[in-house]
Formats: sequence, C-alpha cells, structure tokens
Amino acid sequence: MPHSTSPVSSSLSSLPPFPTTLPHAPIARISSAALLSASPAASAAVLAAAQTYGFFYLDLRDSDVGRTLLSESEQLLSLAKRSFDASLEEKNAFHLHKGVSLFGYKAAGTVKQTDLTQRPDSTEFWNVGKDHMLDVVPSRPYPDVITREKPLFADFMRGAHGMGMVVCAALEREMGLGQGELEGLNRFDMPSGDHVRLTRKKAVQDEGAVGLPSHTDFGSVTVLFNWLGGLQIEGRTGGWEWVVPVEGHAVVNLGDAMVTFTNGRLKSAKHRVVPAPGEQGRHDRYSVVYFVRPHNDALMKPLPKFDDGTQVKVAGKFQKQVDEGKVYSAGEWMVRRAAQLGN
Ligand SMILES: O=C(O)CCC(=O)C(=O)O
Ligand SMILES: [Fe+2]
Repeated sequence: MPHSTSPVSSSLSSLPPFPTTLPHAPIARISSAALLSASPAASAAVLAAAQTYGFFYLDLRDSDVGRTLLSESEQLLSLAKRSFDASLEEKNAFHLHKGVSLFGYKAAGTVKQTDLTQRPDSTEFWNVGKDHMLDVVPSRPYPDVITREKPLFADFMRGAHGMGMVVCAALEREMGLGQGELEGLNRFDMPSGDHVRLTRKKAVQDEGAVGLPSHTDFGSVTVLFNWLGGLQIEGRTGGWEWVVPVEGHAVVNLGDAMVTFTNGRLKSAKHRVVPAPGEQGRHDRYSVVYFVRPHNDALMKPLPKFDDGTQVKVAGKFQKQVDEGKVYSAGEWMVRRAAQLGN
C-alpha cells in the first residue's frame, strides 16, 4: 500500500457535533508514532493515564499502522450497519451462549444490570472471535455478511492487537518490567478471548435509556472506535464525564487483567454508555471495539515483581476463590465473567 500522510476520511464529520456545554473527560492524547518509536515522553504519558483515568486517546493519524486501523474501522462501521440491518430472528440464530462463550450476537436488553435504575440495556453486539477469523481454532457460525469479510477482520485484529502490545511495551518500560513480560501474556497466535465487538444502539427514543450499564472491561487492553457521544467514565471525583469521539483517534483503556497482573498499580476504569446527547441522539450509534485479552493459558495472578503474597480485588464475585488460593487461567476467568453478560 502506498505511503500516505493525508488524513483518512472519517464519517465523524457527517454527524452533528457533540454539544460543547457538556463536561469532557480530560484524558490525554498520545501519539501512536511516538509510542511506536518508544518515546520516553509518550511512554510516561501512557503510564500516567493508566494510573489515573485508565483511559486515553491514541492519535492514529501519524503512523502507517494507525492510518490503516482508522481506515479499517470505517470499513467495519459500514459492515456493522449492514449486519445489524438483518431481522432480529436472523440475528438471534447466531446468539451467544451465556456462560459458555462470548462470541456471536447479543440482542439488546440482555446485559446484566448494574445501574441503580435496573433498566434494560439497549445495545446490540456482534462479538467476532480473533481465533475464528485467524483460524486459531475452528470457527463458530457467523452470518455471511461477517464471514465474507474475514480478511478485513483478520487484518484489523492484527493491527489493533499490535497497538495493544505497543501500549504493553510502554508500560513494561515505565514499570521496570522485563521486555515482553506483559506482551507474553497476550499472545495473538494462541487461543484467547480476543475479539472484535460491533455495537449498535438505535437512535434515542428514551433519553433515560441505558446504552450499556457501568462496567469494567475484563481483558488487558481495549481499542475503541466510536463516532457519537454516549461513552462516559467515572471522573476522579466520582461523577460521570463524557469521552467525546475525536477525529483520527481511538479511545484506549485498560481492563481488569492489567489490574491483576500489576496487583493494583494500574486502573481499569468503570465506564458506561448513555444515549448520545442533543442532536446526536437522532442517529443510530455504532462502535467498533477490539478487546485484547490474555491468552487462555495465561495465569490470572500478579507478575513476580508485584507478587507480595496477596492479590488485589477485581470483580468481587470471584474474589473468594482467589483469596482461598485459586489461580484462574485466563480461559476459566473469561467464561466466568462472560456469564455476567446475560443471554
Ligand atoms: O460503545 C462504546 O463507546 C463503548 C463500548 C464498551 O464499553 C464495551 O463494549 O465494553
Ligand atoms: Fe467497555
């Protein structure tokens, strides 16, 4: 592909702007080019973000890998539009199986409620496994609209996972870890829970609706593309702050596995999706997400440097067994966490 420095055209510019009056989360913007060249300042910015908000914007306009990801995220956005257009009956034929596997279709209204209002979520997903698109394991069924685009998924997955590894490498440098210590827990070529999630939340009919209830991601690194507001993170004083989509940037956040590996030194921030505000709410809201997860055989325990005989609490429900000395493999952990997703 010829080298290009021109910005990737984005569908963001065709949507109404995010209202200027709402509070933006003041999260850092970090250059992908700087991170790819192991810049100390960019690496330090990643660590600072990982210790405070647990979220940052990754500028993808300034590197080849970044620009490819931007262009593929746009292609996956149009695929998402086509794939959700099928009837509910057609989509439900591929529904995920609660407590067994995360992959497949998830209808709106089936995510476990965590918000005080206990209202059903209003977001649909297609969770498409990395192992299925890269032939690491035999694939489960997906609709044709997805299987036809296997090369696009595979390429996007490789690039997004690679960006996750660039983030891990920065954290290794900044935390005095061995080179590859975090990366080695998230192998792309081994069976894992890594996947692309396409989401759709239909244009707002009810402003009190829950897009996605508050949660933490349970893997290592999440690389997220969205085009309309709605994502919020818990600010440092406890209130919700808006993570506003920024042209040419992905939103990156850490999940619970990184909290476990570093025994609480890094943060997996609580976040949620609410209806897009103002004029934006008149449009269907989509997101394209890549979840880097530890490979299935990785052990969910602190790295030697951070192992002091105790293990910090994440996702309370399973803590009792951990306190009693149980070490989960990532594979077991994912199945248990997936059970919380509802069916
Ligand atoms: O759609 C978004 O902006 C966020 C989605 C999200 O948090 C998730 O799928 O875990
Ligand atoms: Fe999330």
